Amino acid sequence: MTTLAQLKLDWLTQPAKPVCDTSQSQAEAHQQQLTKPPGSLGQLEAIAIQLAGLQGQEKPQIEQVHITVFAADHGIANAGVSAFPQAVTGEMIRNFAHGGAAIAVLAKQLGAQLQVVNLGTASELEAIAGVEANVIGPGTANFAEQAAMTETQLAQALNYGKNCIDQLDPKTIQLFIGGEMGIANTTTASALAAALLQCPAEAVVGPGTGINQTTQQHKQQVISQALQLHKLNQGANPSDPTYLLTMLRSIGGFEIAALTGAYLRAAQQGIAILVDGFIASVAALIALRLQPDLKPWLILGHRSAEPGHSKVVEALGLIPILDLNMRLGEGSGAACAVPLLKLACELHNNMATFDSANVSKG
Ligand SMILES: O=C(O)c1ccc[n+]([C@@H]2O[C@H](COP(=O)([O-])O)[C@@H](O)[C@H]2O)c1
Ligand SMILES: Cc1cc2nc[nH]c2cc1C
Repeated sequence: MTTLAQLKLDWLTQPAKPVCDTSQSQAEAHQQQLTKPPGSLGQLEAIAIQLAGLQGQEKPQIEQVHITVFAADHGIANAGVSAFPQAVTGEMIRNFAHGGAAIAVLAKQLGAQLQVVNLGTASELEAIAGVEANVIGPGTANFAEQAAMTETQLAQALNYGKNCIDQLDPKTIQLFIGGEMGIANTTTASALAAALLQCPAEAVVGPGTGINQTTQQHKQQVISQALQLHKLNQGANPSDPTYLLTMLRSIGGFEIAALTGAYLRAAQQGIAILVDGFIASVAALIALRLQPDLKPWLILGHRSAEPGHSKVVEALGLIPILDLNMRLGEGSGAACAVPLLKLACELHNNMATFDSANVSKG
């Protein structure tokens, strides 16, 4: 494989920004002073403490949230693995831009910035205001037959994700949510999950947009055969950067690679990351394998109903904030968790202490 430098990817394995241990310890001590039995706010306490470390201040805040939805088509859609036609990817890009998609409604409610990126669709779309069109090409190739991407396309996708983060000001944006949209991308994500976890396809395959049992069995077979074709399920070391990049090129998707690049860059720039569902979590796991010190920068918004997600969550070692049986993607599950992050900060910053409220300690 070409070197990272030749592909302008040397930034990929740079370390994440170090977490501020002092602010984190101060926040931990502050939590002990608040008028509640220690630990009684559960995960909300842990979130506030984590954010304090990431923001380098004892009292963290979540005010400015940036959401980028990366959309792309997948050649594997031609294998008949989705309940919906490929044209939906392009149609939904229009819907994102026009404010009708779930993530657009959620972003508006949260007062979050929403950026929509069309990395490449098979269908021809008219120019859509605010959406950069077909950045890389008309979707990936069918990975049941050949590598999904060329090396150049992989580098373009990873670098596009990085560039999206580089456009943000880490002093004003406190949280990044990466969303995705792409018909058949649960097949792509399941194949990647099987290669990452070195497990059989059946352990991580699911209904995606809602296929029946028969189609799901076909989907599983398509994935198993592709893993064999690309030699990805044969005792490889799934933490080796060359293996990870080869895997991503062979069976990945443009939006998943862009998410991987965006997550790695966000942690390098010091922006906390709220991860969405199955597809986004697979991208996060690839990023984490490439750069283990990404870990403290990751917060998991929710557990998706897509069955493979739980396996990926376990490998990430993260606790999902919400478990609402959602399986939409787009960044929607993460967006729904944002109010809880805000509440965690408000409680941490505004509750009285035992001393200030004259409440007796235990
Ligand atoms: O995020 C999830 O957990 C999730 C679970 C199932 C489906 N999706 C979305 O559904 C699309 C992929 O489904 P499919 O059946 O076409 O592979 C894609 O646009 C994803 O955003 C997303
Ligand atoms: C309508 C629709 C919207 C979506 N959003 C994310 N994935 C999607 C899949 C479909 C089919």
